[in-house]
Amino acid sequence: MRDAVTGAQGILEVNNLRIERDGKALLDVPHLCLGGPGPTLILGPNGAGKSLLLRCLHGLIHPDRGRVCQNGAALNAGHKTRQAMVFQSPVLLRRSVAANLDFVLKRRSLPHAERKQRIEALLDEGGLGGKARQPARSLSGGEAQRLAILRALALGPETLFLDEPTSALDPSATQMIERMILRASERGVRIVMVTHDIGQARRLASDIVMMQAGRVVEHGKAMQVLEAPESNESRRYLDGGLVT
Ligand SMILES: Nc1ncnc2c1ncn2[C@@H]1O[C@H](COP(=O)(O)OP(=O)(O)OP(=O)(O)O)[C@@H](O)[C@H]1O
Repeated sequence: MRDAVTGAQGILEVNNLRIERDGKALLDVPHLCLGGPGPTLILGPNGAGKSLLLRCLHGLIHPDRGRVCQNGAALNAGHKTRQAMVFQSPVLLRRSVAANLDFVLKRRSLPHAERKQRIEALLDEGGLGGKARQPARSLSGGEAQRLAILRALALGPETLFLDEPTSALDPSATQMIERMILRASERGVRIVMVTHDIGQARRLASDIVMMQAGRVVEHGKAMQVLEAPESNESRRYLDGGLVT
C-alpha cells in the first residue's frame, strides 16, 4: 500500500534489532527507518551484517530481539507476499525462460492470455525477448540474473530486496541490471539493495545505509554520505582503506 505522506511504499522500520551467536552480536540495529522514495543501498565491508539485515527485512531470519515493521505493524505474511528478493547467485527452475516467469504469474492466478502478454512484456523489459524458449539454466550469468529480477518483478512487489545482484557480472551486464533496477524504482517499487560497489551506489542510490561490524554506522542521503560522510567508518570505507 502506498503511503500518502512519503509518496513511497510506506515506512519499513526496524527497532532494537539484534541477532546473536555465542553471546556475540552479529547484528545490532537500535533503529532504522527506510521511507523512500528511490533506491536504498546498503554498503559496508565483508561480514558487516548487510545480508543479515536484508534477510531480516524480508522476514527470512527472525531476530533474537526486536522487530521489523511496515507502516507501524509487525511484518506479517501479507507484507511478505508484497516483497521479493533476488540473491547474488540466481536459482532458476529447470525449465524454459518463459516458463520460469509463467510459474510466478500462475501463482498470482492470472488468466492464460494475460500471462502470455505479461511474459512478453517482461522479456522485453529484460532484453530477453529472443530467449523465451531457451532453457533458463543455459543462460549466461548476466542473463540469468536479469531473469531472476524479472521473475521477482512478475510478483508485482512493493519492495524488492537485492543482495549483491551484480557482484559476479561484467560492466555491460551490470549496466543492464542497473537500468532495470532504476526503471523498477521509477515505477514505484521500493528497492533495498546490498552492494560493495561504491560506483554503483553513486549511480543508483537515493539513500545509503553504511554498516560495519553488525551496526549501522551512518544512514543518509546518498550525496551526503558519499561526499561528506559523518562517521570515521564510512570515511575509511569510501577512501578505499582496509576496513577491519
Ligand atoms: N547462521 C549464522 N550463524 C553464525 N554466524 C552467522 C550466520 N549468518 C551470518 N553469520 C555471521 O554474521 C556476520 C555478518 O554476515 P553477513 O553475511 O550479513 O555479512 P555481509 O555484510 O553480508 O558480508 P559479505 O559482504 O561478505 O557478504 C558474519 O560474520 C557471518 O559469519
